[in-house]
Amino acid sequence: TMAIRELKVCLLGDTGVGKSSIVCRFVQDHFDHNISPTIGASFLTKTVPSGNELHKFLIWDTAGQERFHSLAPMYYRGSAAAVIVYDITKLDSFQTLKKWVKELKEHGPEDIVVAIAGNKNDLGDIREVPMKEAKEFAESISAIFIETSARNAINIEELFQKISKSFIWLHPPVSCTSTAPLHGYLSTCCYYFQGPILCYFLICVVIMLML
Ligand SMILES: Nc1nc2c(ncn2[C@@H]2O[C@H](COP(=O)(O)OP(=O)(O)OP(=O)(O)O)[C@@H](O)[C@H]2O)c(=O)[nH]1
Repeated sequence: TMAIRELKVCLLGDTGVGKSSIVCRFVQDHFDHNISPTIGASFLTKTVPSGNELHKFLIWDTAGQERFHSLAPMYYRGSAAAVIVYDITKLDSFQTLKKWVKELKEHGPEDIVVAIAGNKNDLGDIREVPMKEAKEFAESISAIFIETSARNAINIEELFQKISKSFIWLHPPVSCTSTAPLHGYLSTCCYYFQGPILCYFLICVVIMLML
């Protein structure tokens, strides 16, 4: 039996950028051209294997319309990760994304994993946001960056895999911290190598390096 860990994730971003479509593609592998704008927020879950554990994503898809803005803190508070989505064909939506980054920095959880998703990358011919600019912005705030297409199922699973990996990095599994008398990055390394012998070998190497 694999250990299950729950990851609360919220999606933020301008109306119409494709937040609900990304969640729908991820959870149901389905795309709807006539999807309606979200009212308030919606909640979906999906469990996926990650390393030797299972991650159950508890996904809060928020409404992008301005009249719902004041509800957002209810969803990003207590989230392990926030996916901030913009539409690569709408420069305005990239400005909105920057406002979300600022709001999260000021009012969001301190160790929240931030992922920036440039959606609708199937519409490259009418692109308004250069990939390089968005990528550099993401790097400047140490965020995950990926361009997606909910419509063509491009990079949707990868987006959530990247979040899983960052989450493991920040919160190493308990199983590993209990076999090794070390915490943090080293136990995460042990987790990736998945063997107590390698664990102790790594610890020996670290101790030798410190001497
Ligand atoms: N071409 C293309 N269209 C997309 C893509 N993702 C979503 N759309 C379309 O964009 C429109 C808005 O999608 P939604 O998923 O409702 O956007 P949202 O961000 O959830 O909007 P709110 O609920 O108002 O916040 C719909 O017509 C979708 O079909 C994509 O990857 N490519």
